[in-house]
Amino acid sequence: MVLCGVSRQILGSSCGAWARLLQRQSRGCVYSSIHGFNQEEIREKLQAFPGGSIDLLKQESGVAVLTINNPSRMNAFSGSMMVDLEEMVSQLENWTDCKGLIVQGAAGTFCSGSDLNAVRAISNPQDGMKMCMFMQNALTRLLRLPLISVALVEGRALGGGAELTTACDFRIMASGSVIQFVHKHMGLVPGWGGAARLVRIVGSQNALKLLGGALKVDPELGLQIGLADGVLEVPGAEEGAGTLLQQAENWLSRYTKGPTPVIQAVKKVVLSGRELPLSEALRTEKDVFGTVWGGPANLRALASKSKHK
Ligand SMILES: CCCC(=O)SCCNC(=O)CCNC(=O)[C@H](O)C(C)(C)COP(=O)(O)OP(=O)(O)OC[C@H]1O[C@@H](n2cnc3c(N)ncnc32)[C@H](O)[C@@H]1OP(=O)(O)O
Repeated sequence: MVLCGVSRQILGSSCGAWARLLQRQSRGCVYSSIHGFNQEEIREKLQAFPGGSIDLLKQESGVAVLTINNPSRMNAFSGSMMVDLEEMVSQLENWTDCKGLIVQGAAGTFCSGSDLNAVRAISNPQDGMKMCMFMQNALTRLLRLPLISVALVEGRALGGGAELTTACDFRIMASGSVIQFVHKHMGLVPGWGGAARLVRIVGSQNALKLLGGALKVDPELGLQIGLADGVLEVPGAEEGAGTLLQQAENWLSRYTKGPTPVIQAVKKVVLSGRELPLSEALRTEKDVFGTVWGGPANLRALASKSKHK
């Protein structure tokens, strides 16, 4: 049986509730062998469409940067990049000190979706389903990482690129950027889990408008409907405002500042609240609470008699 990355992590996890949450959901993946999903077979097929890379930088601060890197194709996802993505998610699952993640595109644009050359080559329904299951698994695991993630959208996030933004906890849009679910224009609907996640982010009415109209979401509309959580000004070459990535790190730091176990616990209780029925979410919250109650950060705060004015 193929075990995905999260299952390896939860075997060593000290948090029973968290482990049960992921086990209940097929070990953090949506599809496993019981759904006819054969990870190795699909990886091999995807590797036949090479190009670009997904690069992961783990920083001492506990915040990692994941870069979608295929600039000559506006950062479109080749098959090998899909495999890379799954590997980088495994690395993050095994990084115990992680608190935050920024997902960005290389060279001033986010991602133009799946590589249309690969799409043409695997346009038969069987291969399409396999690619879809592979990407749903990888992006579901990305969203369930016990860290706080943000998609830094500069330039365009189209098709699968728009779907990728919804696999992060937050989205911040640079001035002039666009998120567009162009699937309808391609005779498609989202298949990487983007529709299901979009409904949870902006509600079904807005999701219907964005998908049905293939609407271009600029930062203003993004903020209005709750797809964007912040807007950053692209700094001019002569300005000292810092790079967009530095600005994104500053933006994220208000959520990732603090002890790692506490930040991870915050994500776990929010995720269980989002994904589980209420009574199970409450039991999970109790168990996660037990991991921080009387812990070093809690004892330090009590000893310092902190006030919250
Ligand atoms: C379930 C997943 C569903 C999906 O993701 S389906 C894919 C959805 N995405 C698309 O249809 C994007 C198609 N591309 C475009 O609309 C435009 O290229 C785009 C991104 C607006 C950029 O326009 P421009 O700035 O005018 O630049 P351009 O068109 O000259 O592009 C530069 C080079 O990048 C290539 N490119 C862009 N998006 C690509 C893609 N998705 N797959 C493969 N190659 C892609 C484009 O062909 C061009 O290459 P070249 O310079 O002609 O060799």
